[in-house]
Amino acid sequence: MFIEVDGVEKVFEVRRRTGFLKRERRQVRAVDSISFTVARGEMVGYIGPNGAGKSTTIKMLTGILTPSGGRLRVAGIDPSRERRRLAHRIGVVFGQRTTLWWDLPLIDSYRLMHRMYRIPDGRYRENLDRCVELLELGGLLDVPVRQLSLGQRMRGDIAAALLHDPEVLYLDEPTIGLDVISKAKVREFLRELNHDRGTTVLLTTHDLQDIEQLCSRVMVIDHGRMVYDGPLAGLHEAGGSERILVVDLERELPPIEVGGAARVVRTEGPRQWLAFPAGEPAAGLVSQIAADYPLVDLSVREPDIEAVIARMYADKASA
Ligand SMILES: Nc1ncnc2c1ncn2[C@@H]1O[C@H](COP(=O)(O)OP(=O)(O)OP(=O)(O)O)[C@@H](O)[C@H]1O
Repeated sequence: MFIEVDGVEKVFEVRRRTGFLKRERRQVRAVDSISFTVARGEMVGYIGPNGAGKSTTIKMLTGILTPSGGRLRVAGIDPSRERRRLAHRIGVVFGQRTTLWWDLPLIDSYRLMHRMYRIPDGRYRENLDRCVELLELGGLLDVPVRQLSLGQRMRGDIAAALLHDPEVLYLDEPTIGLDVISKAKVREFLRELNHDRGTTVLLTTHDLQDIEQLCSRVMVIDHGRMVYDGPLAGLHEAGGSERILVVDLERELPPIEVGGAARVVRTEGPRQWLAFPAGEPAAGLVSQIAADYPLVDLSVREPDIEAVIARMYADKASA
């Protein structure tokens, strides 16, 4: 297996002031004995509520943090012991932070990385050309990073993470704050990267659409523990979660009746909200409504991750 995580833990010691001169030591178990493996070429989503332990896991996988217990290997390498050797084989993108030099034109950051990673000239050229083309960076190479829009900067960061041909790419919220078109571009690029180059991808996100469009498998972490590992549809089923189809009709009408599990949960003038099982595709429902009602517009709202996980627990508790 390409990534092997076996009973890995991370405990942080936190000191808290409890009074004048008095301090209390407390342990935070950020990651609590998690185990999983990822095969070469897999694209796996890694999700969970805020503070669940996702970033801590990624930091251990890159060698930035040393586990408090358990065993961890990436491409046969122990990340915290051989961080530098591993750095040549992995790429990391943190959506909320850039690895690019803020005041320099984009191309200068790439040149610096070329030297830092000692990337052979031919390979650097080839990878750069490919990223510039697919991520549409052509007109941006001479622009200082601070002048780029968030979506442009993100594409610039993804290219930077790929110049040295990493076998695995860790992405932490790569679509956060992006508009619909930028999100689509980033997703399309990642899909191609995984398909064409067989790059293994571990994707952390709060956007379930990222997972739906990219990952056949999703792992859910909560309070440092792995609570689900399987297909996204299975997660929806386990939580009985629903998506919402928002339908705009030509005029105000009585609640839409479509049979099956879909039902109207709210109406407001010509707009109606229909809940349907999140594990099912929306296509059948959409075509049925389009055939029977004067449809003007529609959109689908995904359940948020917190809600899906909360339902999972509710189901377990009542089972
Ligand atoms: N350096 C640290 N020192 C002490 N506690 C920490 C440290 N880093 C993380 N934690 C704690 O560990 C827990 C897990 O944090 P982590 O950042 O891994 O969560 P996350 O799932 O990435 O959350 P988010 O989605 O908000 O980024 C949290 O309770 C956090 O406060």
